[in-house]
Amino acid sequence: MSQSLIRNFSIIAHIDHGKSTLADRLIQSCGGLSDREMGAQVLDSMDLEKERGITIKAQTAALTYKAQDGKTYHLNLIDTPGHVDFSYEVSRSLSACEGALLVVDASQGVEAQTVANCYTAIDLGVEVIPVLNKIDLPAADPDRVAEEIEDIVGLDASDAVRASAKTGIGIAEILEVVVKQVPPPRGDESAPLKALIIDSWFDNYVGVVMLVRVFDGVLKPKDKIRFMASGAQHLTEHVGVFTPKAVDRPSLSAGEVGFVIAGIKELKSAQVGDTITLLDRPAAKALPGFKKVQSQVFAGLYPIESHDFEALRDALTKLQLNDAALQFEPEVSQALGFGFRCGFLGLLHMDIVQERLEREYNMDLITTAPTVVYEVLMKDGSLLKVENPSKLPELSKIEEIREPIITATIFVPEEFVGNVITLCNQKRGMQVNMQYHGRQVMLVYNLPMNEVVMDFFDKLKSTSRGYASLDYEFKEYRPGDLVKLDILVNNEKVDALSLIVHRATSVYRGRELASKMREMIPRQMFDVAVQAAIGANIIARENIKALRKNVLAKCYGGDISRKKKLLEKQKAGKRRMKQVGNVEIPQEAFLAILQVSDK
Ligand SMILES: Nc1nc2c(ncn2[C@@H]2O[C@H](COP(=O)(O)OP(=O)(O)OP(=O)(O)O)[C@@H](O)[C@H]2O)c(=O)[nH]1
Repeated sequence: MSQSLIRNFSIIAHIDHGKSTLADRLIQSCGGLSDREMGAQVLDSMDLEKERGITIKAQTAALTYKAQDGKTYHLNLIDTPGHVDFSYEVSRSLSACEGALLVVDASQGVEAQTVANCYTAIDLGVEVIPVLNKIDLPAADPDRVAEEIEDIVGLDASDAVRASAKTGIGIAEILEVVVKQVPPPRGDESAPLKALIIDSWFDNYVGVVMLVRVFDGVLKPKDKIRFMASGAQHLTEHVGVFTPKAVDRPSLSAGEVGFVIAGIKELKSAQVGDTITLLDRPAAKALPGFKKVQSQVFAGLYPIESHDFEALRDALTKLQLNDAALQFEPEVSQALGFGFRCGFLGLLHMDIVQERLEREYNMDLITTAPTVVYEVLMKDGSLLKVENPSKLPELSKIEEIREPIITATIFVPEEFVGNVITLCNQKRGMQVNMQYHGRQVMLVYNLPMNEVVMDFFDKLKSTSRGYASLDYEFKEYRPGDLVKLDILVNNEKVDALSLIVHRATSVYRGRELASKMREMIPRQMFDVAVQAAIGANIIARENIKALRKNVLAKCYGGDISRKKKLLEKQKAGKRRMKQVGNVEIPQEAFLAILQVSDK
């Protein structure tokens, strides 16, 4: 296929600005799917995404478009996620593209991920084309938003296409703009093969599926291939494209984006970012690949039934292939037994992994409270990374504890600026910058990350009636006055409930936490004491009174089905409990800290 007729592009946007709707429209108008197949939103294919309405895995569609110049073009659309947790996937998708449509909601304007994603694209040398979406809305103000784009992002938006992905206005124009403004790929078809793995996942029928961008050379079925980083060798079985249905092709050549299936069973050998080359005519140098993503948030995942440990390991291994950002390592908790310490990009990522384990792999899990990674300088000069509060060494041996600080960029309409500043101050934030851009205000704060992972995003949304948007990046480790808060249940420390908190809020949080736990732990056959402690000091104590009545007593003499139902309900409830010592603790109690509000 002639490269002059290929256009590889992504759509980038702030969450909810209409990226998926636009992608569907483009696919539909290029005839990729019949109306019946369109479904609600085709690119967000995972069930979970449908429910949450966010795009998680980048996917792609190869489209055929007859342009006004009479030529037929091959457009490869690569979908990208829009949430702050998944920004690394945006850069992955973008490295397979020459152009990107920057979709901005004309009723909302520029927001945090608009800016972050746009800069990522510019850094990667991708041509960015602004599109003003949702112009059908009465509140749309495309002129103002075009100015905002110029003012904040520095991109000329005066000629930006004004579109509505919902009604279809501007879709034809967008396709023309893609053909005219996105540069065609410039690979060398006769050079040795270089194909970048931009995504890979495990399919139960065919094994590992890799999404690749071919930069040089040609890849065909029956080719012997080699992965340049891992060294693994395989025989190509199928190559093809997603339309978005998978369709086999005789070859994939320089400039094209498509899938490769090579009968790969072992999950590790098809790493995202690796370069595929041919065994008998290898490329001299691999493509640059991707920066390794660092997990920012850690939590323990424990099977409720201890014999599910191996099944959980298996499920995590499979998920990891699909999700390079997920990390895990076995760990043992006195309270919870054998489980895994898992690293995530953020809270949303953690939620999604947990839900996928439960739904797709039928795991019943207990999750501990999320924590960030602390750096601990010991008195003997050594430096430790602590990603599990219960592993914090004895205070007497510690010189200082350093916590991760992030730089957060927040966009918010003027009327909510005061609320947002108050929130940032509550979270120990330091203002770095504040700028007015029309109605939008950009606030830049340095904030301790542990304050942000807990509930900052939800608070930010509620304090701004949903209008504020956030993007953040890691800045540095900084010494902080931090202490370990332990929870004791019937005088026994429950390691899985330990937390690292700032000294100033430790007493308050300890009390709140103990009182939340009292509400959450069901009454048992005996009294249960819940205590919060810092070192040897007990700072709070709550009592859970023993249960007196039999639950069944109430429906004695009543009909049997009701009794059965009650027992069923109890049984179902039990599945989410973990026996710690002689006390049954429900899942919610392990996450109670997320519900402790600020003073
Ligand atoms: N009125 C109007 N609504 C639109 C338009 N485009 C998208 N929407 C709606 O805006 C909401 C968000 O659209 P999505 O396409 O899911 O947004 P997205 O950017 O893909 O969001 P994520 O996948 O979550 O990142 C949906 O309810 C769409 O129906 C438009 O042009 N006009």
